Amino acid sequence: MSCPQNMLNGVAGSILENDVVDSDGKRRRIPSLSLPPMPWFGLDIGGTLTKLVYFEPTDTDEFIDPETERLVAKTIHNYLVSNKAYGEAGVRDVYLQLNNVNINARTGVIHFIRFPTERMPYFIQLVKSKGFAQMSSTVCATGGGAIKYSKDAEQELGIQFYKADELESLIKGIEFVAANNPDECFYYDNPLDEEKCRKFIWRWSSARCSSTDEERKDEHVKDGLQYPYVVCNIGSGVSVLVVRGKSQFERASGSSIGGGFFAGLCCMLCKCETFEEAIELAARGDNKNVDKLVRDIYGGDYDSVGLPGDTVAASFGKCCASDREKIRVEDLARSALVTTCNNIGSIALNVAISHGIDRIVFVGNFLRVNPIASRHLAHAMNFWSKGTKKALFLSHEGYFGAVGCLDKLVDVTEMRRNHRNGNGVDPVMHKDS
Ligand SMILES: Nc1ncnc2c1ncn2[C@@H]1O[C@H](COP(=O)(O)OP(=O)(O)O)[C@@H](O)[C@H]1O
Ligand SMILES: CC(C)(COP(=O)(O)O)[C@@H](O)C(=O)NCCC(=O)O
Repeated sequence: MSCPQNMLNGVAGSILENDVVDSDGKRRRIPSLSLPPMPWFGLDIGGTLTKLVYFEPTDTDEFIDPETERLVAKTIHNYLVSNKAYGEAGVRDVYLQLNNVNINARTGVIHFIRFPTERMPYFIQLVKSKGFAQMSSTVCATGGGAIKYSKDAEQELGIQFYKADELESLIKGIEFVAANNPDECFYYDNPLDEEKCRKFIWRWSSARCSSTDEERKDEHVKDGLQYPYVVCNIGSGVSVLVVRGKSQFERASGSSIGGGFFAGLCCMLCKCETFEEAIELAARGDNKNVDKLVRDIYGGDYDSVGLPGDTVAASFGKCCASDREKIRVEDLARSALVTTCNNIGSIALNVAISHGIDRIVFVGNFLRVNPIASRHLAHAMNFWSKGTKKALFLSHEGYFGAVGCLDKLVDVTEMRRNHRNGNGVDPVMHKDS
């Protein structure tokens, strides 16, 4: 993926002011004091997966005295960027790589890496053995694990986590990636129709979806993004947020029936070992063998209240029937998926309706390799809102919290510099206490 010029951090003017002519006659830039030294990492240590994003500069040669930075970049490149898999469970999602990104007046590539959070102790030892810790004194980290593992990181690696709030980082990351990658956001037309289902890119800045005039007057475009919107983050659990403007958001709802529930249920009921296996099983299953539908109860539609016959009336409602022996594990996995989506969809839609918002952006790694869930959510939003609400999806699914941390690094550096000069609090120490 390739990005256009950065829209969030357009500080080209200040770079020119800092230009110098080097001894070899080459024009070079002096790095801004408020920029943190490389390497730049963002870390989101979630309930199930840890997401690590690494910004690899490609403009090192433009700067004065690039040697130290180049050495750091090379050491990291040799391990992180030269590989696609790390240890038993670490993966770099190469297809998500963002090229030519401008972040805080630097140009480079963002790499996306994930591993199970239960492997954090192994990760800490790996960072230690590769000597990465010596290169970085402050890492901006988010997610519950930023709190849980901060002592270990400090004791084992001598690294201090600046702990960013996970929901704030999530929104920061969404807005950064959506503004930098024009193809990031998409939606489905005819989501449950195998033949007619189509995926379309959603141009967030220019698009309009159907809404009443009353609701529309509340909409505005800022930094290339349209506000307001709802974010439904489906990670281990679910958080639903209302975003009204830059850094203006509230957590409106949540649920424990999320990605962890689906994966856990499949492990116990279907004896599968991984999330990917659970998704493959679900793809081959039929939830109608497991769930009791409206038509199983009414013999058809329940017209007077607008419930079509194929609506799930009772999730897992057929498991207690005498013929339950014919239910296959694939059907159980599909029912677990549909149950999870129905519950999440209902909560997200309620938030959108009660706040009068049209766009619901679904993110989180539950949607990884899981188009069944995305299409189910897209259908549910459209059907239950009578076409007034739209489900949107983002291709970097679960990585936004980590990207938000990258963006936050500069704020942290600036605050620490001010603190050293006798102004304000040290954000690292302050957050720890
Ligand atoms: N490789 C994977 N391993 C485990 N869970 C996965 C994997 N890929 C997708 N998932 C799903 O993603 C969920 C975690 O999503 P994520 O957004 O990373 O949340 P968290 O921050 O809570 O870890 C899991 O509960 C599971 O449903
Ligand atoms: C506690 C959490 C914010 C943690 O985030 P996660 O690691 O699940 O992405 C999330 O799991 C959540 O919002 N759970 C639902 C809690 C509730 O509202 O019932």
